[in-house]
Amino acid sequence: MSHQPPLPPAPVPSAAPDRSAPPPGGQPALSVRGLVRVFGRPGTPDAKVAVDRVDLDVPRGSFFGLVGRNGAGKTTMLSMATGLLRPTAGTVRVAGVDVWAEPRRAKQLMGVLPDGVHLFDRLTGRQLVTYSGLLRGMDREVVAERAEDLLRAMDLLGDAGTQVQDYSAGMTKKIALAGALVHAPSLLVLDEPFESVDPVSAANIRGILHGFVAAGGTVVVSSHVMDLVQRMCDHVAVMDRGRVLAAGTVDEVRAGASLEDRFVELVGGRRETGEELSWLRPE
Ligand SMILES: Nc1ncnc2c1ncn2[C@@H]1O[C@H](COP(=O)(O)OP(=O)(O)OP(=O)(O)O)[C@@H](O)[C@H]1O
Repeated sequence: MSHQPPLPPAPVPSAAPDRSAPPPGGQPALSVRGLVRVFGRPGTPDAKVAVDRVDLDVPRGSFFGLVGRNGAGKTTMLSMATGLLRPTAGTVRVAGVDVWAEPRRAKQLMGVLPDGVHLFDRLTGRQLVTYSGLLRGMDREVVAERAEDLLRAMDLLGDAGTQVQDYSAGMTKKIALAGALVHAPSLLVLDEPFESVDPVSAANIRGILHGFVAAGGTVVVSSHVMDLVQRMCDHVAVMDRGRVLAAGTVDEVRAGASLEDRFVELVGGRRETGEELSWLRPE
């Protein structure tokens, strides 16, 4: 019999916090550093810098609006932040977890409503929400209960057995949102969640999102509707031409003006006359 040196004692799990790790509450819900996305071959005339060295922190527990003109880079940035589009450069962390180094762990923390959602639209609404939960490894019974709750909250119970391909644009948005919520993520990233959604459903969704934030969750929404962002969000970032021009609390960014006026001031590009469309007159 050989004599082996005694093994060191197994580490005893301790309730004491690990002081070498940053406190869980201290990490931003979403943190972006030096994020770049170039479409087309860099250095060629068709290269397009859609996101240009963006740094941004989304505080935990905030309701964060991302605003910008058409083509400002919002969707491209959110796609990279949620692991859907590979950055040309830069890092993205969700609660400290590197989205591109540990995608599975990061995606478990996130619920995502992408722009122009491509859903499995041959499924019914109920199947789609169920499938989203099962894909996340959730228990079948829990998924079934939550699917009913979400269908009710989105006012889709009556259409739960209809295939998603037969849904209207607003219904599709709502079912996709239900799918993003089913695993109770801690961060929700929603690209234009209110587009095509009727006012009653929009108010219901806002209620759900406010409840989610009140319970400690974080929401990031992109929108063109300044008034909505001013009323709904507590933080905002203004993007233009791939850069973040201003970010902070809504009150900091709007600096006493309305968010819309401040946005136009930051971004510019307002045309005063419309003279170039002088032919556009009714007969
Ligand atoms: N796949 C792609 N290939 C080439 N260029 C792209 C691609 N996707 C986006 N772009 C370009 O990147 C820029 C940013 O687009 P993006 O969709 O991120 O803007 P956005 O702020 O979300 O706009 P909108 O408010 O109109 O949705 C635009 O100039 C767009 O033409």
